[in-house]
Amino acid sequence: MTGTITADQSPVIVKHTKHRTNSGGSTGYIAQEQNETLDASDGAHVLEEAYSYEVCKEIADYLSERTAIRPKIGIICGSGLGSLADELTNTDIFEYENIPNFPVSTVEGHVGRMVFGYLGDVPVMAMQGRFHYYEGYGLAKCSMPVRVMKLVGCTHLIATNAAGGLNHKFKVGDIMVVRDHVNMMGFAGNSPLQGPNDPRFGPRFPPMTRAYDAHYIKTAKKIAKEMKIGSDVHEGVYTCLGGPNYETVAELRMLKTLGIDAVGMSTVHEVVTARHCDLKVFAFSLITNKCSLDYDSSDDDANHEEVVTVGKNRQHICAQFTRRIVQVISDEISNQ
Ligand SMILES: O=P(O)(O)O[C@H]1O[C@H](CO)[C@@H](O)[C@H]1O
Ligand SMILES: Nc1nc2[nH]cnc2c(=O)[nH]1
Repeated sequence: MTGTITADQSPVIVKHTKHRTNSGGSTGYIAQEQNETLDASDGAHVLEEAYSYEVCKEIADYLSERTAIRPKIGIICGSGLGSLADELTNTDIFEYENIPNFPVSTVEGHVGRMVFGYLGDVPVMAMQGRFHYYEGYGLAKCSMPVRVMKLVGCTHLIATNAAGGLNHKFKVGDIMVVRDHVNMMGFAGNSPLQGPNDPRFGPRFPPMTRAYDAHYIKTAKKIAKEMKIGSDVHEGVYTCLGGPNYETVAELRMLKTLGIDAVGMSTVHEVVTARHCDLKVFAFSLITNKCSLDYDSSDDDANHEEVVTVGKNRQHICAQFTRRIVQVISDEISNQ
C-alpha cells in the first residue's frame, strides 16, 4: 500500500490487490491499482477497485480472441430479464468466473455470463447478469464491463433493468423507456469515473445532458405502437439508489417529488461510464412493482421474488421489444 497526497492534501491510499486471471489456461494473479472511496476508519480516501485501460483491453482481447462475433451493440440484461440473452443464436458463451479479472454475479436472476451471438441477424454481446454496488463492488467495477464492450468494438449500449414504479400511470409489467436519470449516488460523491481520468476512455468532465439518445427513445415508442403495446410503454426518469434495501414510504415520496418515475439499484453508473467513452445509450426499465406512497397501502411490500417473477412473465415482450430496437440501430449503423 502506498500513500500519496491529493490536490486537497487529504491522504490517499492506493491499494494494490491481487486479481484472479486465468488467461492462457493457468490460474495466476496480477497486481492492479485501485480507485478511491472514503475510508471512515482513518478519514483517508481509499481508492476502490478501478480497472485500468490495459486491464479492460486485456479482458476485451480475451473475449475477441475466442469468438468471431464482432458486435456493435452491447446489452445488459436486468433482474429476471436474462432470458433476453437466451434468444441469441450461434452463441459463444463466457462464464464470468472464466473471464480474467471479471467479478462474479451474486444476485438471483443474474446468471453471470457474457453471451456473444445474434439477435435476429444482428451480432450483439449481452451481459446475462450485471454487478451492483450492494454486492460490495465499487461503481467503477460495476461499470467496467461497459468499457470492455467499448474495447470489443461496440458503439451502442442497451441497458435494461427491473425497477419500482413511482409514476401512478405505470402498471406492473409496463416498460419505461428511460428519458433521463437522476444520479443520486453521484450527488453523494460516488461516481464510476472517480479517480484519475484516462483520456483513452473519455474526457475528465463528460457532459450528461443528452445521456439517453432521443432518437432511440422516439424509435422505441414507435416500435411499441407497432407491437400494439403503446399504452404499456412510457417514458420517464430513472434513479438508482445503493440498495440492497428497498425504499421507505418517506423516501419514495421524496423521489416522486423530485420527478423520479422509477427507482432501481443499477444502470445510472453504467450509463455514465458509457457516455464517458462515447457509447450511444438506449435504456428501459421493466416496472416489476408499484412503489407504495401510502402507509396504509394494501400493495405487497417490494420483494425480489416478485421482481424476478414479473421479469420472467414479461421476458417475451421485453425480448421482442429489444430485438426490434437492435434491428433499427443495426440498420442505422450499416447505413452510416
Ligand atoms: O437493476 P436490476 O439489476 O435489473 O435489478 C433491480 O432489481 C433488484 C432488486 O429486486 C436490484 O438488483 C435492482 O437493481
Ligand atoms: N430500489 C429499488 N429497486 C428495485 N428494483 C425493482 N424494484 C425496485 C424498487 O422498488 N426499488
